[in-house]
Amino acid sequence: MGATGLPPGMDSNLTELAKGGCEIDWQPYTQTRFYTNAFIISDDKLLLGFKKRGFGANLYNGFGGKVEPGETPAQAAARELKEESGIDAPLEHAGVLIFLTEGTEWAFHIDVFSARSYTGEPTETDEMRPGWFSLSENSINGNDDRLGVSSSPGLPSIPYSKMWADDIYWLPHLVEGKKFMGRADFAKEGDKFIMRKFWFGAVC
Ligand SMILES: Nc1nc2c([nH]c(=O)n2[C@H]2C[C@H](O)[C@@H](COP(=O)(O)OP(=O)(O)OP(=O)(O)O)O2)c(=O)[nH]1
Repeated sequence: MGATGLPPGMDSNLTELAKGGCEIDWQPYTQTRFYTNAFIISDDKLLLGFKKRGFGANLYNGFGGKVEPGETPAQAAARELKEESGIDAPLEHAGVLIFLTEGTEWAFHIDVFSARSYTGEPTETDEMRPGWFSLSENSINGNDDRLGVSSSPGLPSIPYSKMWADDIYWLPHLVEGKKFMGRADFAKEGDKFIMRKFWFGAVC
């Protein structure tokens, strides 16, 4: 990979995983706001929440929100996971997503976390409806050597068409236990967000 197309501020040691929208410039921004997002993996299942209201409504996502003053991102991630899904988990840092929307002067800096175990029972809240998705058909290389080994054959596969458009580029990497960093710039058309430019890299 050359450094061409690398978003400003990204570590040049990253190994490119995916990029798009190369003909478009990165949106400038002057401020950063800190958010979290947490994904729970249990055996060959991934826990996602269907966002019932607010920003990203009607999309499936991990559990997260704003980092409050005085909190570390890890503390915020644990709090948001508990508030939105009812569970606790030994979260580990998995990656960083810089996310911009057209017309907004600031960037979301999202610290993404994952855990391979949890305690409690995922429970629907005002904001999120949790549900399990099968990872068995979702191998990062498109290998189907994991097909047929699902302990949860009745579960749907990851609903990428109902998730933020960038997730398909980094979530398989997270599932494999690898770290990532990247950026996605979105435009707004009506009430829809359209991804215009993105770059994701693996942290070596
Ligand atoms: N998977 C994924 N998540 C994203 C993207 N962009 C983006 O903001 N998010 C996440 C980060 C946060 O977890 C969530 C936005 O936070 P939120 O809307 O739930 O937070 P909020 O302002 O309601 O704050 P809070 O009340 O929950 O603290 O969406 C994206 O492109 N992919």
